[in-house]
Amino acid sequence: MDFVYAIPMRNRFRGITLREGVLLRGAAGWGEFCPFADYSDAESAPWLAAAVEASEVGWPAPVRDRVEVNTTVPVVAPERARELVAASGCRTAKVKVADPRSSIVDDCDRVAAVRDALGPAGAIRVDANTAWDVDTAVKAIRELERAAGGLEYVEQPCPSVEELAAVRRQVDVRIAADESIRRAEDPLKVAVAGAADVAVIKVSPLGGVRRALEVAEACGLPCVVSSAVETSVGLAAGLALAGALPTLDFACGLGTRSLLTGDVTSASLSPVDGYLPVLRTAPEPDVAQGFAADDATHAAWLDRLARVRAL
Ligand SMILES: O=C(O)CCC(=O)c1ccccc1C(=O)O
Ligand SMILES: [Mg+2]
Repeated sequence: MDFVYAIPMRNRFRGITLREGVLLRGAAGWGEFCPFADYSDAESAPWLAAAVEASEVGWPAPVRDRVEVNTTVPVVAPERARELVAASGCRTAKVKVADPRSSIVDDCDRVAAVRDALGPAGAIRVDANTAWDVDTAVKAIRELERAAGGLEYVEQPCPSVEELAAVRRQVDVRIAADESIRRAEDPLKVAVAGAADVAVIKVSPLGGVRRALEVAEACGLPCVVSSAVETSVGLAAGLALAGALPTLDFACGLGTRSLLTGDVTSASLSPVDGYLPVLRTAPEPDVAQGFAADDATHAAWLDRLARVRAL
């Protein structure tokens, strides 16, 4: 049984205003297949492997029963950023920066507002999603660090591993690798250890919880598990990964439920006091009907699913 959903985003995120995907039901429970619209069938194959693992096989046993998470702040005005962070209950915030619609001055104003909401004990990380060249990154990171009153890390300031290494030599703040790992030719072989201090790992693009655990071990860095803005069905898989990692030193990017205007489960994975529970299986999609995609979207997703299954 497959269910195709379409859920509006609360704010535009990664250029997306509507999140879509398919929920798959199998012998082990529910899985979620939701590669972004611009992903090819080949790049969507690991996303299907992750959904099949969740629905047919299940996840490895966890070593912890809850996970601290960051709240994720999209490119919004400072006042809105302050509200989002204050409402989240999280001690750590990840702020999107370097968006084409946002100048460095806007980014500094946004992180300053986030600091105001978090207080001095909170942690702020920023994500540039590969936007800068090395010199721009070094300059921007210094300005953002000052505006934020300290940064925990900067996620993927530049596109390549070599550029990450060059930036890392010139700034004091930690560098985290995200796209360098999840969009690598072979995520098991990418040598990020000298170029980054933290690895961001995601269940769906890495092909499931077990595959992501292998990538975590191979990269030899402390890991942060992040979502791909899934419903609570997909978030549960991220929590299974965060729950199974041998060590977890940083808050994870799994507090993304609030980026969506709704969910497919009434047991929604929204952080409470900055934590999410590690579940053995995904919550039941008991309110999915409210977000049923229209017929054309439904057909397009079942087509995509069939094409990726046939690879
Ligand atoms: O890490 C988080 O806080 C949320 C997840 C997130 O930012 C994200 C979500 C979808 C696609 C890309 C990214 C990203 O980290 O770049
Ligand atoms: Mg990122």
